Amino acid sequence: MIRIQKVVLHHLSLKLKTPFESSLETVTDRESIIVEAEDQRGVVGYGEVVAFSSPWYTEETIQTCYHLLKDFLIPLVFGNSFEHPSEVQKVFKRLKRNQMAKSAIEGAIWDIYAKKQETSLALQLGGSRKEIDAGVVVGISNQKTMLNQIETYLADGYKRIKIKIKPSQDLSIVREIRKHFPNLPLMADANSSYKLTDINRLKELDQYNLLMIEQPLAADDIVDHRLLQSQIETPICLDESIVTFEDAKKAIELGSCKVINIKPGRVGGLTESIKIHDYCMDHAIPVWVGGMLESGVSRAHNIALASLENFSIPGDLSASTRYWEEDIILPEVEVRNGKIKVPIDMPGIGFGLNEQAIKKFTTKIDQFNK
Ligand SMILES: O=C(O)CCC(=O)c1ccccc1C(=O)O
Ligand SMILES: [Mg+2]
Repeated sequence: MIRIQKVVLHHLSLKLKTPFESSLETVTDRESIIVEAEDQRGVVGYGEVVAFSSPWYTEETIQTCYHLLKDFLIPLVFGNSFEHPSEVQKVFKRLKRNQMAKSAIEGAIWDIYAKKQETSLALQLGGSRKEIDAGVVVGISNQKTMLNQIETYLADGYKRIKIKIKPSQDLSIVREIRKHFPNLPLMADANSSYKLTDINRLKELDQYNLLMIEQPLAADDIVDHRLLQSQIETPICLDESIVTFEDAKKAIELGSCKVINIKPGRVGGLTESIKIHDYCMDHAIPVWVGGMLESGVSRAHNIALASLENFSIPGDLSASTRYWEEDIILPEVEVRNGKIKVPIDMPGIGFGLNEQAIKKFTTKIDQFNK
């Protein structure tokens, strides 16, 4: 039984090595909240709030997550006990949405649970892979920079490259990349920057053999995506549109996508992620783990999740050094021959916290006791 007695929120401000540009926003400073939860036996687990400082990707922000954690979720966790982490989302259910806030504390409880079972989080989630394929994302910038980055990442061994696109920079960059790397496993993420009226542009992308196009249309749409999917060969992958298991079910039933990107933060936690994973597997929809420019804590959860069977496409899972001069976990995430080792012989998330690094990046600490 898990009875949470104490929660510490570590507010961090991390600096990305270089600004990351998508069709919606350029991220330079990455705020984050690390949730440290402790149970009645003193077992400690970690989770991470992956919301951004402003609501450009989904409606949540670091501040809305802080509010939810402080005023609703932490009190609910203190008021309940858990045989298994899958019960956490039931306790949270009467609070609408706020998936990233919920996911952060649920993730910490999953970590505690796995540690108490003296097994890895990957194993507890039902994962079977010992290593996973690494993928990396190239943000929007000029063509030369993007091409250089791709070359560097391929030399580093990455198996799959995702680029960010927008209507004013799509065909030209894809054409250029294909000229240099005709067989590269390549995909493009539009972060909902197109409209159905852009359908001819999107149809033109069809000729470049992309693995998929991610979230071309509106963040809250699954109907227009259905029409678009019926008109293009390239598989559509939904990201922003899938915030719950029900969303995934509806999108698949409608035929709005052929692939889904699962981010625990976006869907309210690991329990919901597994549910979506399992449903997609039954319906022959491959899934991959998406990234949030996160620190190593959320990355550790993502690696564990990616060890499940139907995560058959390399995710946005790159090395710590992709975004950080210094990550906040030990050891840092490493990519060797395009693979990341799943720490299956370690209890819980399988990475320790780098206390010194955390201290350096901390802007505020809150402690809550039951
Ligand atoms: O490398 C990463 O962490 C993922 C980069 C990425 O594509 C992304 C980063 C921030 C917010 C949304 C997205 C996305 O997948 O749409
Ligand atoms: Mg995306």
